Amino acid sequence: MITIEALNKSYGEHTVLQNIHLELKRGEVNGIAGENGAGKTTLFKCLAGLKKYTGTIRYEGSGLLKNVTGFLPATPYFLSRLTGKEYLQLMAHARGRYGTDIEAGNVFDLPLEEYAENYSTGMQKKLAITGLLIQQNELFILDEPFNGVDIHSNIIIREIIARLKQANKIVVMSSHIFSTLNDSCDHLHHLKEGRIQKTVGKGRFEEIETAMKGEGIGARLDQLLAADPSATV
Ligand SMILES: Nc1ncnc2c1ncn2[C@@H]1O[C@H](COP(=O)(O)OP(=O)(O)OP(=O)(O)O)[C@@H](O)[C@H]1O
Repeated sequence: MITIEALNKSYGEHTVLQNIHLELKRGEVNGIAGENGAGKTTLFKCLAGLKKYTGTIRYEGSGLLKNVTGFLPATPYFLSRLTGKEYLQLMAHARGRYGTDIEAGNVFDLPLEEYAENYSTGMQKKLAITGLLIQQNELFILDEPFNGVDIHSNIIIREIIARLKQANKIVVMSSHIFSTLNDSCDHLHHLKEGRIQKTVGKGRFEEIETAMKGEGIGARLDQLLAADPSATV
């Protein structure tokens, strides 16, 4: 289990995360829902050890959390002139897994001899996910895993998340698409202005969806789109 207690994060004067408490258990998928700028990515970066923060992140497992953490950024980045195969080898070697069968791990059938920087957006996401699987991490942080992937890959990623859960891994993910959160998550946390506003279990996710819809721009949009008969083009 991972326990996050009283986590705070600021960029200068700007407080981005305030007093975050979360329990991430093995075999469970936790979803974080929130508007643009709510702090989801910042929370993930703190959890992945990529950002400094105040508060505590405790991991009840062997070794350091950072050595068993796989972080899928919303937009994966690849060094230039690195083939897909070399990237996966690099990821495996980073965990000391030198004998990894890269071809066998190529679950998305990616063109591994091509440069990763030339892959399409969806292919880059698939390559990054493959890298995390090859590493055999314990914690999977998936920031917008479905963004930019086609329908077939969407199904595969959903299956991967389900399999990670079965394999007793700890999974935390974000998505702006409620149906994917519904399919994949056991718990959903509503992050708003850097605070967890509400946490609900499976079957009650629509409570958060409704709350987020209520924050929409409906009235202002109505005003903006209201026809002005005196206006001329
Ligand atoms: N490196 C940084 N320096 C300063 N401010 C930052 C930095 N990174 C993020 N922020 C600010 O922190 C806040 C939260 O950003 P974050 O990227 O965590 O939001 P998010 O919920 O992931 O948004 P989105 O859904 O758009 O990806 C925003 O106001 C953003 O401008």
